[in-house]
Amino acid sequence: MINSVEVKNVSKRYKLYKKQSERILDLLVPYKDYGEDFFALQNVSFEVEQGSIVGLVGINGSGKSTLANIIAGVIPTTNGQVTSNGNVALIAVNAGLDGKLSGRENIELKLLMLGFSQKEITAMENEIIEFAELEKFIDQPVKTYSSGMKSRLGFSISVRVNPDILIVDEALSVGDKAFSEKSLDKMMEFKEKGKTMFFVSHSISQMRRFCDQILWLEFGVVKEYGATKEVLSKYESFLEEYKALSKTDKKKYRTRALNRQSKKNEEPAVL
Ligand SMILES: Nc1ncnc2c1ncn2[C@@H]1O[C@H](COP(=O)(O)OP(=O)(O)OP(=O)(O)O)[C@@H](O)[C@H]1O
Repeated sequence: MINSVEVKNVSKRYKLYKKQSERILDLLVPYKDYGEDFFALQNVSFEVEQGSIVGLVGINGSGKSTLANIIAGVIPTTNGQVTSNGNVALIAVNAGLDGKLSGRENIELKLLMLGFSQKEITAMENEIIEFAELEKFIDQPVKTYSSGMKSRLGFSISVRVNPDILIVDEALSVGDKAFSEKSLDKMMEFKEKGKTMFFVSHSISQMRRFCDQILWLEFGVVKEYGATKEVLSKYESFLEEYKALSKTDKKKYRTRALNRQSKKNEEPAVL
């Protein structure tokens, strides 16, 4: 079986600054490191076979969206590499949409950027608008859309473009039930066509219904990767235990994990 995506030792570091002066010093003083290094992902490695559907799970802040954005090539890695066999489309609220432009202009721009001809764009446009159920709002600026409307537009453009690898990041959870059913049907169609998909959602039932494998991230590291049934049952047990913790114990748990993700640098000199 061919691998569709290979993620090798991927880490993503963000810089956290307490004050604006730290940020400026970090830019101006090349030989000194200011601020705090925060690793949203640490040494993440896994492989996905063509046609697999991988669900990304993990509690808030565990790095699911960061990983989705890295696989889609929207943000760079700090270390490690991602190899994708085919073109990748990311569907997330706001992903790749320009708020100043109307829904229609966004469709046209995106298709133009992907190299479609004007004739092809005209043919695809109506189908996209119909699937997105945006009707009379299609000529309004996207910044006036609700998050559900934006995700419907993003989803409709991406599925019509027919990518080899599709990443859906929570986009379905903000839409209404009817649209999310329609989108799941569309994703099933993609699954039958043998496309590779990543699915980021807090809905365990959608994951169970849809995914072949689950990648469980825990504060930036891979906790488990394997068949949906096994990993989800472990994840559900973890969630139950986690939810049962007192507020103080939850905070302790998160603080311990966040400390593992951070590397504090020297305090900036007082100017
Ligand atoms: N641009 C950024 N600068 C600094 N930290 C960031 C940045 N983007 C994300 N992070 C941090 O990286 C960690 C992972 O964030 P991410 O959004 O990937 O998590 P998630 O699992 O998708 O969370 P959620 O389930 O809440 O959407 C979080 O602690 C977040 O605060």
